[in-house]
Amino acid sequence: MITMENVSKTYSNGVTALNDINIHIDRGEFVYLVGPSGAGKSSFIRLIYREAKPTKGKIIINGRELSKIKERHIPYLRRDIGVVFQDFKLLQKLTVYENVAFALEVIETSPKSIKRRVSEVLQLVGLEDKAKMIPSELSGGEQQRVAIARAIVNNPKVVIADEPTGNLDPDTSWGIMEVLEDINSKGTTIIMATHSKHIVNTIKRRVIAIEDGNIVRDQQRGDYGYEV
Ligand SMILES: Nc1ncnc2c1ncn2[C@@H]1O[C@H](COP(=O)(O)OP(=O)(O)OP(=O)(O)O)[C@@H](O)[C@H]1O
Repeated sequence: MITMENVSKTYSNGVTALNDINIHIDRGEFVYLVGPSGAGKSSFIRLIYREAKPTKGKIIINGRELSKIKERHIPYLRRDIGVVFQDFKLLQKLTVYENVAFALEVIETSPKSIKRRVSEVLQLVGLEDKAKMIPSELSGGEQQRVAIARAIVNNPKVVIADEPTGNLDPDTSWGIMEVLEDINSKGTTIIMATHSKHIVNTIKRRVIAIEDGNIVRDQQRGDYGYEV
């Protein structure tokens, strides 16, 4: 489902964030990306949803090579990929319901199916009773659950999460992990960059460790592997 072949990324300032990466991630996998700060995890994620382009190599997602997708078709690619960020990135003036519905409105879904689908995902993340609130009225964990609802509302095949629990306390982080595991159990591939040793060592999944732009470990049911 996601393949990188000899992928390198050097930014315009000359920093090489990724160096000759070769990796394959199958449909339905749950993968942690771990590694020190500045190792290249966010760059890896940005390449997958084409926020950044590789300097060298091929990235193939669902059988399509990203460099061959025309600029105007990028929104179609992004419909297959839900993204969750550490700082939520919600629209502050819109309600919970509107933040989630927005992702469907831009792809011209009918009002009736928007209503049904938004209620469904808000229920999945446990926020059906907060639909009318705005982000500033919610806790950090609740805001992150809205961001997850927004990321999955289109039924994407992949959810990529860049430190989704980075701003949350441990209890709230477990709630977010339950939601991600639930989505994964329904078949969605999850790729999650994290610095949480506790999460990686407790919910054992495939671990890809990146250091200095290189994959230094790729292990099923792996450990976090770093002291924190
Ligand atoms: N837009 C950019 N322009 C130039 N250099 C960048 C850019 N984004 C990242 N870098 C550099 O690329 C390297 C990898 O950064 P990246 O954000 O991918 O690391 P990371 O593993 O996600 O780190 P963290 O855990 O701190 O989020 C770093 O040296 C960083 O300074």
